[in-house]
Amino acid sequence: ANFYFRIGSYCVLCVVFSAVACVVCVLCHGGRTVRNMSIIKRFVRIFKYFYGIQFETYGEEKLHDDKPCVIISNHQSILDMMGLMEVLPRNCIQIAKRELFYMGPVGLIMYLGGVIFINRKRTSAAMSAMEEVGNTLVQENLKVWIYPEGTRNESYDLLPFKKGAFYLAVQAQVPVIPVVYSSFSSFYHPEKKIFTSGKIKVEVLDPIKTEGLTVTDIPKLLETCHSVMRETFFRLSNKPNENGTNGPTSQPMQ
Ligand SMILES: CCCCCC/C=C/CCCCCCCCCC(=O)SCCNC(=O)CCNC(=O)[C@H](O)C(C)(C)COP(=O)(O)OP(=O)(O)OC[C@H]1O[C@@H](n2cnc3c(N)ncnc32)[C@H](O)[C@@H]1OP(=O)(O)O
Ligand SMILES: CCCCCCCC/C=C\CCCCCCCC(=O)OC[C@@H](O)COP(=O)(O)O
Repeated sequence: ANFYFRIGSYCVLCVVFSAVACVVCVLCHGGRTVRNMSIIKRFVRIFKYFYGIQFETYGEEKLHDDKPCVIISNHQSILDMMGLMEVLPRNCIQIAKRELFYMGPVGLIMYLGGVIFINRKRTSAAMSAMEEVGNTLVQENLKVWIYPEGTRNESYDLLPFKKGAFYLAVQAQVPVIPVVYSSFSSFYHPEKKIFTSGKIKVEVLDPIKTEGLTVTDIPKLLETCHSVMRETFFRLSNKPNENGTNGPTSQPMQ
């Protein structure tokens, strides 16, 4: 019962906070702009206190370079929104599945924040939407946050990556910055109806340059990102990987 109450309250908070945030965003900025993300961020960062979720971030300063880039991160559940807002840099929009747009105030606030909605079932439409982002990324000095797994994944591993984030980065010739969240499975497990309090480690990895890369380099770029993120995921989640090592590399943020 506690699981359903906590998940239910999370959704209710999303709806209520979205509705309030929509009013604040329209009053402050008048309409759809990435600047609304800083307002949304303030609202969403309150959620962690309701659920006793703590974040331990490493390397967050790597996201503060005021330059365009593609940020990719692993995606475990709707709780990821808290982790996203914990480290979201300025001028950063997200790519989201179109279904979220139809979720009442949640969809509206995402629209107001500049979120790009894609239809995962229509690859060509999704690709052209992302291509459009690639065309404006540099002149609008935008960052874009993409979940390359393309869906929530509660397995104790990373799914294979979709290619769209890498096409976008190579097209815009901007760096890819991987962000890895440790596994939620110690405190959040839908099958076992577990949703208690817990700590999430977040590590921002070094930017991976794409200058000079072309479409033919995308499989290798994808593989490089996938393996470094997978190794980090195992390390942050204390899951012994192939050579059994674990433990964070950089110092926690002060
Ligand atoms: C105030 C309180 C509010 C509280 C609530 C509201 C809060 C709001 C705040 C904001 C919160 C936002 C949170 C957002 C979270 C949303 C999470 C999601 O919705 S995740 C799901 C959506 N995201 C994605 O799917 C992104 C990853 N997917 C991709 O990038 C895919 O590549 C694609 C969707 C572009 C295409 O899909 P698909 O065909 O399945 O994938 P591929 O295998 O990658 O590609 C197939 C072939 O097409 C080629 N390809 C891919 N992209 C391109 C391209 N751009 N140009 C040319 N060709 C491309 C690719 O090479 C493949 O070809 P192949 O021959 O097989 O190699
Ligand atoms: C007054 C009208 C109310 C309308 C109903 C709104 C009810 C839904 C409320 C909140 C839902 C939580 C959405 C929070 C946004 C989190 C974004 C997210 O992380 O979702 C991604 C996830 O989905 C991916 O879906 P798939 O696993 O790919 O599939």
